[in-house]
This record gives sequence, C-alpha cells and structure tokens, in this order.
Amino acid sequence: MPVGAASARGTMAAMTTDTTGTVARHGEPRRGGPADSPFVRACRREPGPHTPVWFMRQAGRSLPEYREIRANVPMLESCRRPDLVAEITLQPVRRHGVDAAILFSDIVVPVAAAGVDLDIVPGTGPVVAEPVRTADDVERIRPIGRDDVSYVDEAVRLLVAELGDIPLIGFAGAPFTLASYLVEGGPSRTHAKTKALMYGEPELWHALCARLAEVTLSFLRVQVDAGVSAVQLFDSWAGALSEADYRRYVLPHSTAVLSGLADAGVPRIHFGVGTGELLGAMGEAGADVVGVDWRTPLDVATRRIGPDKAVQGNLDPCVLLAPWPVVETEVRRILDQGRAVPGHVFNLGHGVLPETDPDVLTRVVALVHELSARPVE
Ligand SMILES: Cc1c2[nH]c(c1CCC(=O)O)Cc1[nH]c(c(CCC(=O)O)c1C)Cc1[nH]c(c(CCC(=O)O)c1C)Cc1[nH]c(c(C)c1CCC(=O)O)C2
Repeated sequence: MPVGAASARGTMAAMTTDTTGTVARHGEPRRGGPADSPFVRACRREPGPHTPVWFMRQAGRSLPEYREIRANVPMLESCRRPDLVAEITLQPVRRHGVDAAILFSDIVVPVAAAGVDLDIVPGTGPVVAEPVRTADDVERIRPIGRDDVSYVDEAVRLLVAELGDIPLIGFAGAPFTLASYLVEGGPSRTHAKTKALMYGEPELWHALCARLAEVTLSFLRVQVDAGVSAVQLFDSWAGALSEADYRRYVLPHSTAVLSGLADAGVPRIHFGVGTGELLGAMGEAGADVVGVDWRTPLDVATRRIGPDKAVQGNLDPCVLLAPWPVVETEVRRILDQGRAVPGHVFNLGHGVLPETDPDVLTRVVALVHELSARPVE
C-alpha cells in the first residue's frame, strides 16, 4: 500500500496531525510528505523505492462508484462542488493504490469560468454555444482569478489534507487544445476550422492563444497556491500539427504557461497524443516531464527530449482490454525501457477507456510496483 493511502482510505482514526498540519501514521517516522513521494522523485529524476504509476482519466467512467455518484449530477456541476471533486478524486486512489491523485475537473472548466458559454455533453465532450472566431469573441474571454474558481481552490485544499503523503496533480488544457474546442465549437477529428484560423488569421490566432495561456496560467496558479504537488498541461490534440507549425503557432503560448510556473517549485508535465515528432519542442516549452503516447518507445522519446527531463507513459489504453498475459508482457516491456531513461513515471499513452475493467488497472499498479521495487540508499 502506498504511503499515506490509509488516509485516502478514510481510516483517519489511525492518524495524527502534527503541528505543520501534515498527516503521519502512528509509529512511523515523519517523512517528507508528497514532495518526497516516489512520483515527485521520479519527476525530478531522483531514484525512489519503485517506479510510480498513475493513469490519465483514472477518475471517471471506468469506475462503478464514479457512475453512481455522478448519476444525477451534470459534469460541469460536479466539477464545481468541492465535496464531489474530493470524493471522485479519491476513488481511484482507494481502489488502485496509485502513486498520485489527479484533480477531478476538466480542461474547459477555466474557460467556462472566463465567461465562455459551454457544456460537457455525455458521450461527446465539450460543446461551445457560440464558437470563438473573431477578435470580439477573443475579447469576451475574461482573465480569471481565484474568486472565479474558488471551488477548485477549496477542493484542492480538502484533498491535500486528506491525501497525506500522496501527491495531488493539478492540470489544465494547453492553448492549442483549448482553442480547438473553442473555434470548432466541439470535438473535431481534423481541427480544420482551427487550422484555417491559424493559417488565415495569424494575428487573431496569436491573440486567442495568448488569452488562453493567461487563463490557463491563472488556473494552474490557483491550484499550486492551494497545494498541488505537480501540474500537467494537456495538449491532447497538438499532434495534429507539424513540428514547424507547432513551433510557430503553439510553442510560444505553451511556453508562457509552463515558464510562468518555473518558480512554483512543483514538477511540470507536458502531454499530448501523436506527438512523436513534437517531443523535443514540448520539452523545450519548459517541462520537467514529457508525456509520451504508445507510438514512441520511451528510450527513443528520451533521445528526442534530452537527458534533463523525465518521461511519462506509455501503455496503449487498448492493451488493458486484452487478456492479462498480454497486459503483463507490455507492462514489463515498458518498465524495461523505463530503466534506460533518466526518470520514468508509468502511465498510459492516453486516458483510461470507459470500458476498461477496473480490476485490470489495480493489477497493473501492483505489477508495476512489484517489478520495479528496488532498495533505496
Ligand atoms: C481533451 C480533454 C478533455 N478533458 C480532458 C482532456 C485532456 C485529456 C485527454 O486528452 O483525454 C482532461 C480531463 N477530463 C477529466 C479529467 C479528470 C481527471 C482524470 O481522472 O484524469 C481530466 C484530466 C474528467 C472528464 N471529462 C469528461 C468526462 C466524462 C464525463 C462523464 O462522466 O459523463 C470525465 C470523467 C468529459 C470530456 N471532456 C473532454 C472530453 C474529450 C470528454 C469525454 C467525452 C465523453 O466521451 O463523454 C475534454
């Protein structure tokens, strides 16, 4: 069981709270808290007791307890209720024993707080009432502060107290991925309208991305100030771009977000799907850890990213639907590759699919811990 999981499991009777407010277990020496956890150590490329593992979209529809709690609550409303956010965030920690929790929220939450009229439609994703396509539309996206997302501040504080030594990951969507939802009006396979605006009206494009970077940075600042131990910037759809276009149209804005957190003292993870050709640039944006999908082996990724960053990934989420021996072989292969890189956080190459058997996730966590266990000096 990971350190501090007893807290997340709700056995608070076995806990004491020291003068710094940090929960410690009876009979155990005080440790360094989440900053000393296997997850944060791997992000810093420091050795730890085992390879840490968590799953993108671990809080969500693969869990029956999630479906139950969300039964009559719309997605955006659930993101705005700190009690629900805390409970849903803790569900996968209790069930799987993962090495990190990720805040339950969505990439469009700060954009909604900035005044964009949108909803998250079940089975579809974010849908924007009036797509953003003109300079006036961009102007209507207001800068945000703590008061606009006080429910996130509150939820993070609740969670940090409850999680003890287990780190909480905060997150936000990167400017390109957010811009795609805003310009298209919803999910898109080709991002055609987004790219048309990018190529056709570069000034407007840069104004939109600069505004989104500002909103994103403020949103992440609120989470850092409330106590998250790491942040992940999701640029899920950046892989739709060539490296040259990524560098020209996107990199300056994602850099504004990540470099804006250089003084925050928490690891910054930068993730996208289909970004094999962009990995070097995504590292340059100011990441400490670069997320890698299943298309690029971790050792190849590290050659592209450089030795001064850790990598996170990269099991194909579809492998979890295969028979267990296949899952085991793939986990072993990824851990072997992970041994050859400066720091490895085990994860999927993209989010958990809703049809995934949660017991398989639990088994993967145990297997990663078992196969990677090592003595620490
Ligand atoms: C692109 C993107 C979105 N949201 C997110 C991304 C980036 C990650 C990625 O690439 O998958 C990020 C996200 N969304 C959610 C989380 C929660 C934390 C976690 O467990 O990882 C995170 C990190 C909850 C969610 N966000 C959403 C759900 C499903 C809502 C439900 O339960 O009805 C959850 C749990 C909705 C959502 N929101 C979005 C999509 C594409 C969807 C799925 C649409 C669907 O298939 O229903 C936008």
